[in-house]
Amino acid sequence: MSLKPLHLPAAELWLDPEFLPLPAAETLLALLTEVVPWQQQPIRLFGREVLQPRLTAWYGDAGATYSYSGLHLEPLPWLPALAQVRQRVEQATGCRFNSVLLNLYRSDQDSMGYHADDEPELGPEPTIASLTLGATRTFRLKPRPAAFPGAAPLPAPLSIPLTSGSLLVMRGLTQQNWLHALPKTTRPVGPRINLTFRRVSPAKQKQAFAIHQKAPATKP
Ligand SMILES: O=C(O)CCC(=O)C(=O)O
Ligand SMILES: [Fe+2]
Repeated sequence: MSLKPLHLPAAELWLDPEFLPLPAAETLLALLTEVVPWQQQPIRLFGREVLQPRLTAWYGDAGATYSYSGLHLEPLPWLPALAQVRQRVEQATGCRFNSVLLNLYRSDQDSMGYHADDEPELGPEPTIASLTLGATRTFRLKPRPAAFPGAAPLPAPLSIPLTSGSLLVMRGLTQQNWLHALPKTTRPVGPRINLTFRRVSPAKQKQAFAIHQKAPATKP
């Protein structure tokens, strides 16, 4: 299979539902569950310190630090299995990535609230490639009203079921014009690991650090 475009106004989205064959996705899920030093990070949300409703880890090239929600993450060195998938993702997208954020949603109660991946160190039109392993969860996108001034109605939200082995690519103006989330589910589901490959620009990190000291971006 290959990446196919999804139609969303003022955005650029691509999906390959069968990027990794299921057995490969299962093997990688089991390996990462076991070897990654998963952490539940505290974040500041509306002035209060709370724990993120999921576990995370940050891997990347040396120096690819990432700041969000008041956190400053130093990358762990690439695991061979992660370096291997990075290469496949780079081949499929034609983009280079120097880091990957891993999210582990332990159950239906783990989630990520609406946000945009618009941290300054990612640059103005970041390409973010998101690989799903394990349980199917619904990925939602909704328009940022400020991005569609005078539009009545606003473009419709979009829900995409992300199945094990699928690769979703967001690029261009997607982060500027849309928010995305991974809500809790009402039905019980098993664990899901999501890998979002990113390119952190070293030149923008200093500026990013200064901005985050003042007003941390939130990834709820
Ligand atoms: O788990 C997902 O599919 C979304 C993850 C996400 O949006 C992020 O890590 O910024
Ligand atoms: Fe995101």
